[in-house]
Amino acid sequence: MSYAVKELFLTLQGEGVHAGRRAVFVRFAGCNLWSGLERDRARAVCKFCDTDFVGIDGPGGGRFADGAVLADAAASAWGPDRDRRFAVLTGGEPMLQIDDALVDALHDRGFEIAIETNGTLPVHPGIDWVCVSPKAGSHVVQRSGDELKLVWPQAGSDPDECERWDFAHRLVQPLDDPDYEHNRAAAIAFAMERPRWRLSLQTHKLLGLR
Ligand SMILES: C[S@@+](CC[C@H](N)C(=O)[O-])C[C@H]1O[C@@H](n2cnc3c(N)ncnc32)[C@H](O)[C@@H]1O
Ligand SMILES: Nc1nc2[nH]cc(C(=O)O)c2c(=O)[nH]1
Ligand code: SF4
Ligand SMILES: [Mg+2]
Repeated sequence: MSYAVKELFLTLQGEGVHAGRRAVFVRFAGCNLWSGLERDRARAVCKFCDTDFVGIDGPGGGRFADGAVLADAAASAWGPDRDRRFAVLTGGEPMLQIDDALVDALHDRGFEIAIETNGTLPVHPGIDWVCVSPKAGSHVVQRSGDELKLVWPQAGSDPDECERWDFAHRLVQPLDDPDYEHNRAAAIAFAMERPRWRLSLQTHKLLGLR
């Protein structure tokens, strides 16, 4: 299979348990919860997305013919040292495109593979670190993994239900929108009230990283 990739870049993971870790980000084009077009945002299932995942025209993006070609691009972005190679597959919704060929090719090149997913599709079993970020109004089928990252506040989402799912870590991340200061206070209050959860900040935005 070929892959449509919006952008591919080396940075620090900004969010969640691995925040601060060197990582190659592969941002797949397309999502099943929003077209990515502003004219569709208000009627999308997921209305708050902060990301452009439309097309294959971003830095490092393109159409990659097979898993080996895409994994080679990730290895090239990382550099020759194979120690602690870490790839974060995101999007858009990466599980629309991830398959055995890509997972195997990344592992062959020494990558530990993480995913950022909305959880509406089962995650490929070869992925090493599973981060699910549930969206109100969607049906989450991937109810286990390494981290659950709830964007907050989010009307219609149920933190009590999320707590029954099988995740090693639960994080609450302030919704980045024009009410950010209010949302940040709400996320702090959430973490203060629920000791099973901790705060995740989008540190790449604070630091001016991609
Ligand atoms: C752009 S999404 C791509 C991966 C996948 N589609 C998902 O939603 O998890 C990457 C991460 O950014 C989070 N995110 C998207 N928009 C956000 C916003 N406005 N504020 C805070 N986090 C946001 C998502 O919840 C997810 O954890
Ligand atoms: N640095 C950085 N960290 C991130 N963590 C999750 C991201 C995403 O958009 O999936 C992201 C991103 O876009 N940049
Ligand atoms: S599910 Fe993820 S990529 Fe899709 S619109 Fe929502 S935040 Fe953006
Ligand atoms: Mg992002």
